[in-house]
Amino acid sequence: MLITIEGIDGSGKSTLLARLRELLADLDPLFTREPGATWVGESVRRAIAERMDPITEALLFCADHAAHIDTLIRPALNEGRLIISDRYADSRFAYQPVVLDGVIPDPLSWLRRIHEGWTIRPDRTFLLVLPVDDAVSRLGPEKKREYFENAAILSRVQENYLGLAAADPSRFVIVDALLPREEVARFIADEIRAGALSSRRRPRA
Ligand SMILES: Nc1ncnc2c1ncn2[C@@H]1O[C@H](COP(=O)(O)OP(=O)(O)OP(=O)(O)O)[C@@H](O)[C@H]1O
Ligand SMILES: Cc1cn([C@H]2C[C@H](O)[C@@H](COP(=O)(O)O)O2)c(=O)[nH]c1=O
Repeated sequence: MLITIEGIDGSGKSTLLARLRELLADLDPLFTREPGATWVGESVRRAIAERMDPITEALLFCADHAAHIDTLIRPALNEGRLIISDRYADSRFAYQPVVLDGVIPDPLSWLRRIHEGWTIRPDRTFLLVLPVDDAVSRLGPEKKREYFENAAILSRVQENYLGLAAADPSRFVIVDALLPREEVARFIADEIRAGALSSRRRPRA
């Protein structure tokens, strides 16, 4: 079963993932992330830091996703494991249309076409949602942030996320990221556990 965790920067994903490691340890999940699970992810970080052109950056994110699927996601699914990924394809569909706005026509359709035929759809996606100002104040001083991490960009990214969730309500679960850390983690852990138990009883479609 493939679970993904999504949300704007500062929504609490890393904090949540650290607690899920403890709460779900008995299920032996594979915890993974994008970017960063493969060496391609290092190139992505470099592209972000150097502010490379947005098309190069988008294609590197896609390459990282392909390598992630090939080296970790597909093998783990074939072994029947529970996988929990900190960011996945929806990050591309939420962030890159903002970055590519004005660079190419209809960036979301372009990104969807690039993913077609090889990406693996998550079974469930938890989207952490909070007011952008709260996320930005959680992120700390501006000079230490990546360029995505400002209120104007993150507002548009969050709007895109909410659009993705509205279009696919059977997959997305919207979670109030302003709730206390422990409440967020326990709610999501319980949902994942329930899903993992029921998926053991039926074969993957
Ligand atoms: N539910 C919460 N309530 C209050 N503060 C929180 C909550 N969850 C996380 N935080 C705090 O917010 C800050 C950002 O959290 P975290 O690093 O987990 O976010 P993130 O989504 O992983 O961000 P990024 O995508 O930039 O890595 C941290 O200081 C963390 O302690
Ligand atoms: C996967 C992915 C990520 N991004 C952005 C989102 C964040 O600002 C950074 C990743 O950093 P994190 O704090 O470690 O989550 O990259 C993106 O724009 N597109 C993507 O596909």
